[in-house]
Amino acid sequence: MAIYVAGHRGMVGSAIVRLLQERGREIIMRSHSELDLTDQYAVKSFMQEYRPEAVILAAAKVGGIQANNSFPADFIYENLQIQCNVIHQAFKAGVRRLLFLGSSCIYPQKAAQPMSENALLTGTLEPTNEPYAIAKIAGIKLCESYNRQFGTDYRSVMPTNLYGPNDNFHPENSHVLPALIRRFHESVERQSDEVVIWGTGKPRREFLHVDDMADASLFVMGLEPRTYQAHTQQMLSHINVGTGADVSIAELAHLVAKITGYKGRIVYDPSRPDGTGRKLMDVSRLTNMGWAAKIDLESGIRDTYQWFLENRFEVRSK
Ligand SMILES: NC(=O)C1=CN([C@@H]2O[C@H](COP(=O)(O)OP(=O)(O)OC[C@H]3O[C@@H](n4cnc5c(N)ncnc54)[C@H](OP(=O)(O)O)[C@@H]3O)[C@@H](O)[C@H]2O)C=CC1
Ligand SMILES: C[C@H]1O[C@H](OP(=O)(O)OP(=O)(O)OC[C@H]2O[C@@H](n3cnc4c(=O)[nH]c(N)nc43)[C@H](O)[C@@H]2O)[C@@H](O)[C@@H](O)C1=O
Repeated sequence: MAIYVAGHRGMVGSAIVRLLQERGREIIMRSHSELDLTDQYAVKSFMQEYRPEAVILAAAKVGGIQANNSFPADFIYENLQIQCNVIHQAFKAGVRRLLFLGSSCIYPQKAAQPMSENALLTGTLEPTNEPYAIAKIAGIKLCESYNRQFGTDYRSVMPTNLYGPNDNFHPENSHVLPALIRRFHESVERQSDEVVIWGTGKPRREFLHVDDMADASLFVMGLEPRTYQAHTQQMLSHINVGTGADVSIAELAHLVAKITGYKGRIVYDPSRPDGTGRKLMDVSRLTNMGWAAKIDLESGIRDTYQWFLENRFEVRSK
């Protein structure tokens, strides 16, 4: 069974590829420069030529709060385009199984915590990432609609905030964890005695290591030994993936300071946006199916920091 992993050079795609390779699966991969997924005709001819058995859609325009806020048109346009092309052309090529990666930002800004799958479309979205969230909601609905109309098995996972090897370490456009790892590390190197954290430090986030995310993806898709096979109509929608625990950004900053050996002051810049106050996933649906995260936050950050040190001069930063 040949599986096409879209976005195999990204943080999540590369983790999924590592796991599939360990399991001896045949994988089809195309880099962004080889296949631009916003190009409908290129995606069509690729799908028609290779007709994969299954597709994992881990390619997307991705970034942190600042990137989302600065480039809203790119985030909505590119993500809608990639999703429409990959999902529709996969269907046209006879692909029966597909996994779409959404995000916890699909839930309303003021959703009850922890956020269950049923909170979708019950309120207004967080403004800093609304365009990206709308694209992700459209992706879920595309999968659901093809399932309803054509009987496909297109599933969607909603990951919480992710981190790990192959993350983007850009100082402005990345997510908080790679940004802090880099900022604290460089402060230690420069012997600086002050690190600035965006916002108030009060927002709370849930962080999942990308190796756990890859494992959950194959579990939900039914591509791993503890295979999930119960194909009810309800499960052919979206499912949350997370750890079920969160920390404040201030607590996270102190943890990264400890791991990188930084001993100076930590200050906050409230002129930068906080974004959503809290985003904690209700992961009971996935837990009841038999999956749970294995990597705790401190070990996960230590592992990522080690990877950063070993790959410092080649890390992605855009
Ligand atoms: N990181 C996180 O915290 C979270 C991520 N997710 C979701 O998980 C998925 C994977 O994210 P992540 O691995 O972090 O993101 P990355 O940015 O690390 O990887 C995305 C990949 O998609 C590729 N890509 C982007 N645009 C195109 C295009 N037009 N054609 C072909 N390839 C393209 C990128 O290639 P290139 O770099 O060459 O452009 C890159 O390899 C996404 O759907 C994201 O929304 C969900 C929740 C949290
Ligand atoms: C995954 C998720 O990612 C984004 O949403 P977000 O959860 O707000 O992600 P973030 O990692 O950028 O920020 C988390 C918190 O951390 C604070 N923060 C402090 N200092 C830095 C800092 O240096 N960089 C960043 N990026 N944030 C910082 C920041 O102010 C915020 O309060 C969306 O793109 C959304 O679409 C999405 O899906």
